[in-house]
Amino acid sequence: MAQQIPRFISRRFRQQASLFCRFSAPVPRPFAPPPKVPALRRTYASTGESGPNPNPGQNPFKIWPFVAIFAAGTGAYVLMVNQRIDMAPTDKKQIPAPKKGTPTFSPDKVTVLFVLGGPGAGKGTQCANLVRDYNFTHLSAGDLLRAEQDREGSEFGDLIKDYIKEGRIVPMEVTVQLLENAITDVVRAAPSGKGKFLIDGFPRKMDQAIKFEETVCPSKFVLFYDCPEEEMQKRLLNRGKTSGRSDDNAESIQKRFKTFVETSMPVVDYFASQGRVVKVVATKSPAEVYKETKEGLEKRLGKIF
Ligand SMILES: Nc1ncnc2c1ncn2[C@@H]1O[C@H](COP(=O)(O)OP(=O)(O)OP(=O)(O)O)[C@@H](O)[C@H]1O
Ligand SMILES: O=c1ccn([C@@H]2O[C@H](COP(=O)(O)O)[C@@H](O)[C@H]2O)c(=O)[nH]1
Repeated sequence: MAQQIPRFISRRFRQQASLFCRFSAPVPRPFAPPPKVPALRRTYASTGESGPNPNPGQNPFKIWPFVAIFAAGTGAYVLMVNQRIDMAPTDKKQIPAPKKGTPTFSPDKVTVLFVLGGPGAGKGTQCANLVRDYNFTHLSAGDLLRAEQDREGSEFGDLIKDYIKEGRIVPMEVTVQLLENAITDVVRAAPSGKGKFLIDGFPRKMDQAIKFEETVCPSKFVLFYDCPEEEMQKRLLNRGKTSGRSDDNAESIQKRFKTFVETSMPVVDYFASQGRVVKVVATKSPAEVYKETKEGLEKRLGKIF
């Protein structure tokens, strides 16, 4: 008899353990069964008594299903609280909270090239050529911000307007979210679920670069158009005659140059230090700049497009 008791307990224990596993697979290790103790010293939860089980037909381990339910409930509650923290606004302006975790898009499915250069260096002009020849989707951060500024009911309209006129960088949460939304729309509409994007005029500040690569998609590299201020100023003043842009005037242009040198060039330097910049001299004619752009891209990527 003394030898039969352990065998009985052991069989019941195995039945309970399999039930426990079925209903509580995600419960972490701390809820694993306790180490084996001699049967006669066990505490029986069903009666609240100590000592030998007065009712051998009853299950000595029936507390485990309750532990499992408690653990599952606690886990669900913690998940719910974390989700609400992610949804909470970061400040009074209700800028969406930056997301955490892995990027939304894998570089296997989404190819991102950042296109940088000073204001008026010719980024938009060259992106149009690349869209025509290589089927990229062109996303200009400046265009997305201007569209958001003009969108009826936008809570960021006035803020964006001020920042653009002053040549300052709009808080990254806004721009990163606009870009992610635009990428999502394109990828969702593509039967392949894939996309190739030229992200023009972004990232212009280190925090944007890091946040975008961490939460949206890592970029392949940066296409950088190098142009002296004198030439860019001439082009922008000329464009200002017809563009209707609030920042294509001498005063805003100076502010944009300052922001570019102080805030955006460090981003180019950061990517260059990682060997992730293709530099193109942007002073020649648009056709010549495009020729150099293609050579730079194909050298870097091979004839993949
Ligand atoms: N290589 C070039 N030579 C002369 N003019 C150019 C050249 N490339 C572009 N332009 C002209 O310069 C102006 C600015 O070009 P573009 O809009 O492409 O620059 P950008 O870098 O996108 O400017 P921004 O950052 O302000 O949006 C436009 O009027 C365009 O036609
Ligand atoms: O990531 C970005 C990109 C742009 N801005 C603001 O928009 C204007 C105009 O940008 P363009 O690329 O010249 O169209 C720029 O001067 C910034 O004020 C931004 O804040 N963040």
